[in-house]
Amino acid sequence: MTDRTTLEQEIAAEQRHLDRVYARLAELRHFAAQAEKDGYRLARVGNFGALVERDAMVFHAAQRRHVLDAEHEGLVFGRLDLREGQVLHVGRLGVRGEDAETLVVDWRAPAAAAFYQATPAQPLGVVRRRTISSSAERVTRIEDDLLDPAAAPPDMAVVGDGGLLATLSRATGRGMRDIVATIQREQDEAIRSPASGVTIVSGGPGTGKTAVALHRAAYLLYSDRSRYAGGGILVVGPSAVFVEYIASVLPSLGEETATLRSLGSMFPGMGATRTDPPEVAAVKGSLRMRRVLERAVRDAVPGGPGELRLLYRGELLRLDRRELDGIRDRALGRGARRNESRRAGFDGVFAALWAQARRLGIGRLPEQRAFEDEIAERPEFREFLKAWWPRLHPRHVLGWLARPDRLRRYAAGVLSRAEVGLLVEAYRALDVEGLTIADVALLDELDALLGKPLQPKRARRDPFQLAGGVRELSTHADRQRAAREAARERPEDYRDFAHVVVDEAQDVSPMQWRMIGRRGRLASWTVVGDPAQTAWTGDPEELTRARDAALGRRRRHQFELTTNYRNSAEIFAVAEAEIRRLYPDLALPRAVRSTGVAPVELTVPAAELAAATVAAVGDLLGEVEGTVGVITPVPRRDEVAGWLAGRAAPRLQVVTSLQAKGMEYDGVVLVAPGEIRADPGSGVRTLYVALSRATQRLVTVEPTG
Ligand SMILES: Nc1ncnc2c1ncn2[C@@H]1O[C@H](COP(=O)(O)OP(=O)(O)OP(=O)(O)O)[C@@H](O)[C@H]1O
Repeated sequence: MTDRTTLEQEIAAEQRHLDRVYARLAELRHFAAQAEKDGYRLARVGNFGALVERDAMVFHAAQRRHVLDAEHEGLVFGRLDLREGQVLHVGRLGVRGEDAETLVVDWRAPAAAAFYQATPAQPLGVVRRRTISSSAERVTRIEDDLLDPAAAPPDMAVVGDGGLLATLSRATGRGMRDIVATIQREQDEAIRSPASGVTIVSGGPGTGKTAVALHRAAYLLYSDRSRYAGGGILVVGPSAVFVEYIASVLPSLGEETATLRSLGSMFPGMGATRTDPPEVAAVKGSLRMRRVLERAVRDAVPGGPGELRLLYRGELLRLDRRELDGIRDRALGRGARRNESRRAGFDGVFAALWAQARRLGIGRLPEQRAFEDEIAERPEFREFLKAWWPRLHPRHVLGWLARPDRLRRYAAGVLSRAEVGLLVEAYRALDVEGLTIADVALLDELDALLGKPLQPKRARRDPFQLAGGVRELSTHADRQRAAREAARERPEDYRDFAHVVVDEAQDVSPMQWRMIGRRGRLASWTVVGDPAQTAWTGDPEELTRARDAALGRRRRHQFELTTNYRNSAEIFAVAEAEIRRLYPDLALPRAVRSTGVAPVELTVPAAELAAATVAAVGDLLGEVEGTVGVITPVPRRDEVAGWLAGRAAPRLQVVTSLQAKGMEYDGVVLVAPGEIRADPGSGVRTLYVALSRATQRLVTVEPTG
């Protein structure tokens, strides 16, 4: 225990430093604003050199001002006292004093690494590590770790009981927080892993895999900004709720350039949120679907013309279905893509008609070219071509799978009869219910198989055009800003990302790996996940193959995280007991925090499930300050949401056990856990996920009878 005076003195000392930093910051902000103004004034001087100078000045000044504003809150959060007596303050960005002395080191800079990596066993020259908490511009708390007692001067104060636990017990808001002040050593190693190749991070629930993945994105943007901001970073998460949950982390680190996508929104214009039952997802996600889709894209259009009849100079020219199919097959030979091969198909029709006209010995037949031109002018012929070989959108072709006769044909010898039955059932109400998340990867595959229609080149959008059609761009700074914005607003089907982050990777199906892989051909990767949490019930070997194909031969760097920072030890014990049913010997993370509150297990008659759930939710909303999640079996989501309609949003969220992937709530009410477990494929693993979402309170409500 530290005595009060020492604590107050230490806080006061940190406050003095913080005051100095903020004063300097105000000065820098003032300089930046001034520089911007001076830059514009230089313009009036007029010569070219002055203009260039002005542009650069205004650009840097504006950029600097933006960063200074974004990183104001919690700017300084750490301090290192080194062996030689040197003191370093660590913060969200680097700040230098008037004489270029370092006031704050950026957390991503090499000099700050020791803040995260030093331990008593390996102090890395650090004697004391201090975590500083502040609110607005006031220091509110400090917590020290004495890492090298032998090297500590006798008057060195050590206060608090470690910054991490204090942070972990705070209630959470609706979005995820950044953890920049309390990143732990094993996490830091993964965050700073080499930029190239593939960084693979695994670990049990709550070990910070998502946090690491996002901080790594920020680290990469810092260490090689032009490469990663220029090419772009894609962050892929399992669901729309999850993407919403993590959306604020990067902006809180001052980074807004990454593209966040859920698996259901990877394809332009799509935002699927519906999930399939695991056994259906296993079929839709299997690599064998590629074969099924390949057959579909070669098939005749449903309702298309079965033959072509054309009266030419009194003779009937006729191509029947077999001939038309033959022409289409030949045009699509050697992997040609359907939307790109219309011309070849049309040429095939012309050639067949010409051959027929010659065979029939039609009198005064013109040259072949003139014959074709003549036919091409005929409206009924043009109508035929349009109907026989239309431009196809992937959505059209996916719709063909909803016709059982077609599906059976495409799947013959590829899928089992039972698998076809599952798909027939799944696609029965496609028009009404819309696509599921798993369908989006099929759309993307179809898109690759169909290709893009060849279109005349359009005039490119003027990248320097400002909003509202104003073309006037006064400075290089404006141009830079416009270019940055253009980068941020990449086209929806942009694919050349410089880095791809895949979160909850254990749930990415083989077909989804192909979809993500298409966006990361030139990328380095960060892949995080936990195999014990997967809902995938398909072929594991196929999954490995698809993942390896997406990641290619890039060098891999593996990291394992071992501490669960989310769940109280009491809650994780329940989750642990669940997963042990399946994997008795699995290495599990250690939950570091105990609340002394045991999870509550309620068993109620089925008729009372609604009332018991509503009561439990009411209690939890009173007991925790932050969010409450209600997790349900997939088929029960809407029913349960109905029971709770009108309740305490935005603190309350109702999600299915599959949407709960990656999520975190302070209190969780888990409805009908037995129904989740009952799924023979992935029930236990999905229940394990649901049981490991709560930070403070867990209530399970099990219906009987
Ligand atoms: N070093 C840390 N300091 C403070 N909080 C941390 C730290 N590491 C992780 N956390 C917190 O622990 C919680 C779990 O982290 P995260 O969601 O990244 O875990 P995860 O491994 O992705 O979990 P899951 O696999 O269960 O989805 C989050 O609230 C995160 O902010």
